[in-house]
Amino acid sequence: MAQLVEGISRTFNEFLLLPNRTSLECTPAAVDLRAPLVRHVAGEASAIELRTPFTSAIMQAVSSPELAIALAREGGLGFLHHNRSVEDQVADVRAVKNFKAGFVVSDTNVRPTDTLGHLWELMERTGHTTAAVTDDGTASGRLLGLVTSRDFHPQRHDAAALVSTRMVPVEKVAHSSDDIGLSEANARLWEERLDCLPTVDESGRLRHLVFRSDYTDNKRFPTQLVDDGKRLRVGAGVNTHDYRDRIPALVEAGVDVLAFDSSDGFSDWQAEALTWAKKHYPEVPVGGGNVVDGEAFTFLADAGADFIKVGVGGGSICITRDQKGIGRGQASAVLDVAAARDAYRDNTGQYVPICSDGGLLHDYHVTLALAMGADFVMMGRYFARFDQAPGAKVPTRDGFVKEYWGEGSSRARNWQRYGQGGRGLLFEEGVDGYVPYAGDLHEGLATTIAKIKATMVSCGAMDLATFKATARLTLVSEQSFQESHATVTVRETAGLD
Ligand SMILES: NC(=O)C1=CN([C@@H]2O[C@H](COP(=O)(O)OP(=O)(O)OC[C@H]3O[C@@H](n4cnc5c(N)ncnc54)[C@H](O)[C@@H]3O)[C@@H](O)[C@H]2O)C=CC1
Ligand SMILES: O=c1[nH]c(=O)c2[nH+]cn([C@@H]3O[C@H](COP(=O)(O)O)[C@@H](O)[C@H]3O)c2[nH]1
Ligand SMILES: [K+]
Repeated sequence: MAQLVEGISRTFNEFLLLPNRTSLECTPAAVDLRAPLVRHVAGEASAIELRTPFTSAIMQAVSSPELAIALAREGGLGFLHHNRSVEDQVADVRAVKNFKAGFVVSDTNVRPTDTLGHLWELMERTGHTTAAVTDDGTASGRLLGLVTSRDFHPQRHDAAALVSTRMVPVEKVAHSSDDIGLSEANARLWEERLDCLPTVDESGRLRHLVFRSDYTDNKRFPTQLVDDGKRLRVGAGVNTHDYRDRIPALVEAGVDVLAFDSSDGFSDWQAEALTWAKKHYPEVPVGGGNVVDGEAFTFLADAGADFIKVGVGGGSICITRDQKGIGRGQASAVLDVAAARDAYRDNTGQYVPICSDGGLLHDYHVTLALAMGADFVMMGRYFARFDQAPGAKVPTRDGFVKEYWGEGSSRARNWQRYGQGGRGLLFEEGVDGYVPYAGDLHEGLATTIAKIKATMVSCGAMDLATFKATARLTLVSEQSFQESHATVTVRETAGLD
């Protein structure tokens, strides 16, 4: 007979935190949001520690290299999606690993034989007034010179004249080898009164441009998540179909962490794939999931998973529960899996971090997930709203929205799911829609972090391990849930101004 699991399937909206005693030292500035990312000996540090407990969803509408760079600069980690060719995913891993703060890959490039008219058009398109002149007109061609808006003007110079007539040749352009550090490059920019310092490799091919205007950039990001070579860290999603081809290429490109991405990780496919990955690449951490209960957690931990994602059907674009009738309220899932993680730690001495994935609709949901035992969170909708996410920004009557669609929607054309038994996709498990545009990731995340820290202060915790260990949660009734919201007519909607 079917077994009835004890307890009700509950979600974050049903809980609140009780304040604990706050000591005088416990202030937002003293709160540390460091979180373990991968399996480690209990009581020791994780080989990779997030500086802030956020990861971006393994989704086309979320995790572009631009978003992964912005998130790693905030101390979190982006997971580049895998619903495309190995080559395309590898190129995105390289784009993040090659990112050097203050070192820009030139987007305005011409050949000496191009016309000034073409150069002017290009500058108008990119909005940049410094162009690199290279032998092949690309950002990695041999550097032959620089040409800026100071060197020509469309009303003074013939549009048909060649770039070579106005460019400053490389012999007269101050430049450097690419192993120069940012502070050294900045020193040269100021001492030699330069606006731009190009860097080149041993054979004279262009690598980067360093601009004086980016001088303060690095100081804005004190909690960047970097590897031993000071390169930003990046994760990549993989699947249980083509991992034998995909993983070697991603590792070769320098990926820091992998995660098997599936709506249902409690499968022999995933155990087999984890075993293969740990056998061939023991040094590369690999996560598994998704699961919603302790039994599935232990199954994947035993198979070698270095972290485990929790969440089936709770995502904002999810319709898995409607379509397949599987899933579990995200709060119940996190609480159950966190208990299994702690039991696993007590039995084996190994700490396997867990990630709450999907369904975090408010900033306080993130805080609740962390209090309930998640080591870190993964978010799709949240990040899809920012400038750095790949979805198009669309104007509406009430402001801007950004496109956001599920990996199980028709739009995602997820080839993993085309084995449902017929031709094409027989049913969808995700929707295609819009989320309110939220501007720049750095500013949005700063607000979320401020709220999490304020709650931790109220709960008397200065780090996440203490927060988990001491948090007191209460269930809210429907009536008390209503009490949580403002019960006056708020000024903007009163119609008095
Ligand atoms: N977290 C969630 O609640 C949900 C997430 N999604 C997302 O949708 C995307 C697709 O997820 P899934 O459909 O679960 O993909 P999946 O690849 O894990 O599973 C698709 C189907 O392929 C089978 N399968 C797996 N490996 C196989 C192999 N090597 N050979 C033959 N068959 C194999 C599975 O049993 C399943 O029937 C992912 O990005 C996932 O994150 C979709 C629905 C819900
Ligand atoms: O049922 C689903 N159908 C889909 O098409 C789909 N695409 C992504 N995901 C999962 O949702 C997570 C992101 O959720 P949020 O937008 O709520 O942060 C992601 O991290 C995934 O776990 C899906 N779930
Ligand atoms: K299963």
